[in-house]
Amino acid sequence: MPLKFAANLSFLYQDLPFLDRFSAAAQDGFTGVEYLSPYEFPSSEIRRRLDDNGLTQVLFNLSAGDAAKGERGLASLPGRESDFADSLERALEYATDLDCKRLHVMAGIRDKSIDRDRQYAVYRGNLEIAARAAQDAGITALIEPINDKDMPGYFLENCRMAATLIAEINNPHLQLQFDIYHVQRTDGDIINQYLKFAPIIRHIQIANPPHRFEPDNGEINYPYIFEFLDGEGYAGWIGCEYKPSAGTRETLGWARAFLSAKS
Ligand SMILES: O=C(O)C(=O)[C@H](O)CO
Ligand SMILES: [Mg+2]
Repeated sequence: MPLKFAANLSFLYQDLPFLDRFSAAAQDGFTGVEYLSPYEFPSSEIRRRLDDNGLTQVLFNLSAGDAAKGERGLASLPGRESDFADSLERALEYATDLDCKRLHVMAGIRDKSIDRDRQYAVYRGNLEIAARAAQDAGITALIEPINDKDMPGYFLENCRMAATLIAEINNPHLQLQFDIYHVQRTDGDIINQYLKFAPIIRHIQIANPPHRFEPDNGEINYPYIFEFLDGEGYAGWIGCEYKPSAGTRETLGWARAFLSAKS
């Protein structure tokens, strides 16, 4: 099965207004899109852009909280359980309207004023709720470890910790989002990490360190990784969550073998 790539519209096509990024992605041959947040727009408006351009809505995030105050997700924050529940409910409404099958649940930052075990218990409790709600909606909630150089103190530190939580919660509607950029910056050893966690990986994202640029601009040998994922029969989506080093279209040389551009 050919690898499927989704354009991350929070990272790509940033020279365009958000709602115009859908047609740009379709024009370049993407058949799926993902982004961090749909909530600034009515779901009907986004739905129209998806339909007009024949795009699948692959993934988006629950609200990360107040980014200006440094919040990077609510799921592990003690005392914020009702905010988390509200963000989950809102995300599920958008997921239904957009026919989106995956939601990324962001953990939040370690709160050093409390015991780590207590924060872990809050996180686990909220993930149990998210998994059950995802199950009822027929979708999958995902958790993604984020490297602590880009996001210092992010509570979900690595794939080992994610796998432990997923095993403890033991609901198939909670799985792993494997962002190769973060894996490289956290543990490296990408291929072995993939093999170890493949049974729980339901979404992949890509970017190339050190600058988080496009796949053919950095330290990771992505042609090798793509061939490997293809050989492994990876059938999920691969989200292009990179910062283009130039205009988005100019940085899609690596994708010519995978995307059928319309012009
Ligand atoms: O930063 C990432 O890699 C993500 O996937 C999050 O959704 C946003 O921080
Ligand atoms: Mg990511």
